[in-house]
Amino acid sequence: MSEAAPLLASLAPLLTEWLPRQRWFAGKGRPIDGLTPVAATELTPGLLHLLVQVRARTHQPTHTPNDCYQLLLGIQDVLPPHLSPALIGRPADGPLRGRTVYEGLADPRLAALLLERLRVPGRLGPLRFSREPDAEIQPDLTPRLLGAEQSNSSAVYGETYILKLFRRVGPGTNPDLELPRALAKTGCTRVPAPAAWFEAELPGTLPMTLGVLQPFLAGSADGWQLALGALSVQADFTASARALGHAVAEVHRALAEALPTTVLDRPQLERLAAAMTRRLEVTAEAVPALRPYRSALRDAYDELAALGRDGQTRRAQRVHGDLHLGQALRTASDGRWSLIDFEGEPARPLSERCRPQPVAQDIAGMLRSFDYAAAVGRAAGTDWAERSRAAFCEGYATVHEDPREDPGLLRAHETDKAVYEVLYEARHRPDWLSVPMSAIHRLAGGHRATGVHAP
Ligand SMILES: Nc1ncnc2c1ncn2[C@@H]1O[C@H](COP(=O)(O)OP(=O)(O)O)[C@@H](O)[C@H]1O
Ligand SMILES: O=P(O)(O)O[C@H]1O[C@H](CO)[C@@H](O[C@H]2O[C@H](CO)[C@@H](O)[C@H](O)[C@H]2O)[C@H](O)[C@H]1O
Repeated sequence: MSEAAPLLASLAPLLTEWLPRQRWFAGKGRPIDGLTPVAATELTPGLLHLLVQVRARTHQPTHTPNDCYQLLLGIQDVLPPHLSPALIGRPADGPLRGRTVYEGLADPRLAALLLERLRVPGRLGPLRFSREPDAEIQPDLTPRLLGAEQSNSSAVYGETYILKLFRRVGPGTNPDLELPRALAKTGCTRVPAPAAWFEAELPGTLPMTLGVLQPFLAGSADGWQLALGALSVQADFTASARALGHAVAEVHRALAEALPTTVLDRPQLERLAAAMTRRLEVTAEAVPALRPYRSALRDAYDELAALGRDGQTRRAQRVHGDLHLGQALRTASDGRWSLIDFEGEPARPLSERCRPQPVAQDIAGMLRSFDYAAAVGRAAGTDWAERSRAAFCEGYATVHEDPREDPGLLRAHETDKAVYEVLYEARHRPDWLSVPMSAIHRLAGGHRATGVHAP
């Protein structure tokens, strides 16, 4: 790291100021205490790939204080005006003194060079570039950076491919590479299959997934946009929700085929309930509005633990892990639903995200999403969400077991998801905190999770 140290020292003041303003930076609201270089690689002259460990000052509950981030920095003497929104700054000293440093992915020329690098398998310093042998990646596709509010950053190439660059990275294969690859091998076509990816191979740790290139579903719209569109004209969404439930169940079936499954018995159900309870406690510490509901919400987790004590077991398998309407894309041409973004909840440690879970975790995520859409689309108080949720479960039940037949499990997962959302909104979109809080209110009142009644 000796050569990276002076480079990072010269960039540190700029990055310390710039990082907390990025949507994908997990440690918002906390001053950065220091940056440590992990690796620096010149991808091409004027494009620097950096892995940096960020030390943040306070102890936020759901992520480690020493997160490692991936940065792609463009370096030029003078930044052309069209790139000025991407400016990070001009180092005052060190090897980059007087040069202009900017967000590299925003520069189509540099983004194009990155695609070129991905087309050819091989190594560059600690970086390894890989490709599915039968994937044909055309050259010279015009890139554009997605402007979406994202946990990571993505560039679309000629409406043909999308490259997702993971921002907060760590040792081990990211499930957003692992699961889509495993699904592709089963022949499941509900998830775009990775065509190429790159990793960092650093001494003494597992390879870190840094980016994945996959087919871009051109002309698709995500479920969140579609649901809000339907709500804006007071249209029913049950046909779409039913088809989505069917698609999710197909993906679950393929995941269970492709990757190990397990059975949760008493200790494991108790451990799952304990983990949910911990998350509730930690979130209540961080978000005072949650505190009055603590004991009522714990009932749902106690009920989950009681299943194990009654001698019951539940199946667990790899799941999506952060399923919501925004992770489902429907193509206009054939109305087919696909699922994306298998990374799991960004705040959870990788080991936890890769652990088999009851499929109820994903189902609860999607059910919560209908509730969100109804709240944001001003349909709270109507039966829009309830009907959509019921239709989703019906569609799911055409392939897999009906999730409504296990109301205790579903309620625990929906409660856990709503608690996660409380922390997510408090941290990222405080104006939206009331959305999960109204679900918390409902769930704490003892209503069943789906709003559709168990048989
Ligand atoms: N294969 C794809 N085809 C079309 N659009 C996609 C595809 N993958 C992702 N997107 C778009 O990019 C956005 C961000 O992708 P996602 O994987 O959810 O990233 P993040 O983890 O940063 O949220 C999605 O909301 C979707 O609009
Ligand atoms: O960025 P990711 O897609 O990984 O997911 C995070 O951000 C989501 C918001 O963009 C957040 O989802 C929550 O808000 C959605 C509406 O914007 C709603 O449909 C979801 O049901 C709700 O959970 C997600 O939780 C978070 O991990």
